[in-house]
Amino acid sequence: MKVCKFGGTSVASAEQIKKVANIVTSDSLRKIIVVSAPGKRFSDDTKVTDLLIHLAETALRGNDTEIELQEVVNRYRLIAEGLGLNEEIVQVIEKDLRERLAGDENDPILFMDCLKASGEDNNAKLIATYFVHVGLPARYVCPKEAGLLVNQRPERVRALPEGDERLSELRHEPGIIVFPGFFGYTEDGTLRTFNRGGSDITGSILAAATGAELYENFTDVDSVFAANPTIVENPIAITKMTYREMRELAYAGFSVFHDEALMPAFRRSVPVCIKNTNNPDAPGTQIVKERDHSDQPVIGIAADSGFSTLFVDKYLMNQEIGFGRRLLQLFEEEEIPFEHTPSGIDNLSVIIRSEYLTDEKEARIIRRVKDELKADNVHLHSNYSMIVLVGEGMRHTTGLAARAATAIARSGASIQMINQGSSEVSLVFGVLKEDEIKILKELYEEFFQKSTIAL
Ligand SMILES: Nc1ncnc2c1ncn2[C@@H]1O[C@H](COP(=O)(O)OP(=O)(O)O)[C@@H](O)[C@H]1O
Ligand SMILES: N[C@@H](CC(=O)OP(=O)(O)O)C(=O)O
Repeated sequence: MKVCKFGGTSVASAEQIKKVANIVTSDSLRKIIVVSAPGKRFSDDTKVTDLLIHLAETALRGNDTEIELQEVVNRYRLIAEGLGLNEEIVQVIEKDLRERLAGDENDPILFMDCLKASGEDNNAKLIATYFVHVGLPARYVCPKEAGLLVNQRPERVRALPEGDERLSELRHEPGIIVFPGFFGYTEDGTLRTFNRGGSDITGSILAAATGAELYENFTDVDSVFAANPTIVENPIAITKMTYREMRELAYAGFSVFHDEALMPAFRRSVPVCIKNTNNPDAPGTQIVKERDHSDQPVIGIAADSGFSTLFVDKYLMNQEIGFGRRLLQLFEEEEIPFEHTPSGIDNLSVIIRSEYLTDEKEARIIRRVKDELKADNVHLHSNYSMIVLVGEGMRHTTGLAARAATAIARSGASIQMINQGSSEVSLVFGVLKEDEIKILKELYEEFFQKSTIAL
């Protein structure tokens, strides 16, 4: 039995959903079908999830929502018409959206979650209706009915293993199950969504809980490439990689697969395959436990922007017991997670994602580090990017960091931070945002275009 997830681009239009039905029909093992909300049909199109966020924000501001509501309904209407379905399903969707809009606004986060989740929920209902229309024995299954359990607020949303036993029963259900991605329910029945891109996580949870033989993740590219194809021209395809490699690359900027989606599949040893809905016969990328990395120590290079660094300098910091804990506690109190903490004898930097900072928090952190930790020097810099080289064989290959540093020097940029050692499979360079693309291109050339002679 296989679990298949179809991403936003795969279910963005009637034409795409017809391809999905063909893919499902062509392999009787494809039993659990996880779907996203309709995504982009062309590059400057708007995803339904973004339309829903706008709709929820309009409602929360107390403004009239009719125009925003109709924009969402019309996206589904267009799809339903293209699939030859009657107006009934569109009416079901419109009624559902109106009910959600009439819901409790007291907790704006939960109100927003409820509207965001409707993107996948209504698309799953629509796709199940279409499958039945073309003769497939399919039914929509609600994550609440199936038992996809998530934790309570205020913590970050994650699936609870307590839900696995009930979810495993999906395996024995007759026919095809169409399951909405992106959200689950707490024990007391409250809906919560995963982070953006989180339908990948739903697919992985179901694949793990049901003991699927394969988790197929269908998207709009033939495979995962060694670098982002929108930045590097014609990057090479990765045919096989390990869970750890994909996790590191996804975290560092390979948006093709969600970094939190690796763990459930990894824990139950379910192999993952990334495939193209527009070219399903292409072999795709396999994600497995181990690969032979003897001739290819670096498998991919990812880059992501939006980082800030707090630099703290204090004479004899290395001898001050508890300094690091107290510094990180400040971040905990401000509810800011940290990404890296490179250090020297008398200094420590804390690298965080800038999205967690506000002007107010920034000023408060700097003041508290000066006043409470008696630091000699404190400053915060924004506009950093992290470029990450990933590969299982990197640890055991000499001269790799030197090659990377030389390539970065060749690009004319300077390195702000290096982090190697903590992770066995990655080497992280902190650079200025303005240098990100040229460095990525230079590193790609060094590790993938100079052929493998130098490896
Ligand atoms: N290294 C990479 N390999 C493949 N695709 C990548 C990579 N880095 C970024 N991407 C982007 O990820 C996109 C697919 O992810 P996404 O848009 O989330 O798809 P979906 O709609 O299927 O969820 C690709 O179109 C590609 O532009
Ligand atoms: N629709 C949600 C969840 C998701 O996984 O979407 P996609 O498959 O289009 O990345 C989002 O846009 O975040």
